[in-house]
Amino acid sequence: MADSLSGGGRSARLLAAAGDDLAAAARVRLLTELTAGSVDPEVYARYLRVEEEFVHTAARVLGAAVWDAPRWESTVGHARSLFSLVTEQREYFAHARAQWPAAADLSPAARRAAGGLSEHVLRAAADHGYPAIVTSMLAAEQLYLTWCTAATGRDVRREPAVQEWIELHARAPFTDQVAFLRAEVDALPGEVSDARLLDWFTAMLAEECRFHDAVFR
Ligand SMILES: Cc1ncc(C[n+]2csc(CCO)c2C)c(N)n1
Repeated sequence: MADSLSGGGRSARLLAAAGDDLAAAARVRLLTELTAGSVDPEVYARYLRVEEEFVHTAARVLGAAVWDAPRWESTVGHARSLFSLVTEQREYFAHARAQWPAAADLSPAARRAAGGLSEHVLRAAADHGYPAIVTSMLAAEQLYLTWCTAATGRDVRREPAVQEWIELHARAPFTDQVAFLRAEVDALPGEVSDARLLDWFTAMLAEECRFHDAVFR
C-alpha cells in the first residue's frame, strides 16, 4: 500500500505509460457532458440502463477475482468491493431510475456497442485470469476516479442523481477500492510483463470509450 501511495511500484509505471489513453477516455462526450451538468435526460436514462448491466458484470468479475485470489488479503479486498456493488451501487440505480424523468430507449446498435465492455472483461478474465482481472478493473476504476475527482472540483450545477453518481466515485469506499487494486497490480509476479499490463489496461480503456459513446446511438 505504501508503495502504491508513494507511486514507486508497477501500477505507477502503468498509470504513467497509459496517461494519454486515460486522459482521452475521460474526455469522451458523455463524461464531458456529465462533468458540465449538460447531459440530455434521455441520454442519462440510457446510461443508467447500460451502466447497471455493467455493474452486474463487474460483480461477476470480482467473484472471479475472489476465486483466483492469490492471498487472503486479496480475497478480502475484492469481497469489500463486491459488497459495495451489491449494496450502495445497486441501491443507487433503483433510486436513480425511479426518480429520473426520461425513459431509456436503447437501439439495438446502442445495446451492442455498450455490451462490448462486459464481453471484453469477461473474456479477459476467462482467458488470462487474475493478472488481467486486476489490471482491467484498475483501468475501469481509475478512469472513474480520474473524471469524477476532476468533476467534483468544478463548481457546476448538476441533476442530483448525476451529482450523487459523481460523488460516489470521488470518496471512500470507492477510493479505497482503487488503492487496493493498485496494490494488487504492484504485487503481480514479475513473469507477467509490463507490456502485457499496458495491453490489458489500454484495451479496457478503448472498450470504456465505446461504452460511453454507445448512449448517443
Ligand atoms: C462503465 C464503467 N466503467 C468503470 C466504472 C468504475 N467502477 C466503479 S465500481 C466498479 C466495479 C468494481 O471494480 C467499477 C469498474 C463504472 N462504474 N462503469
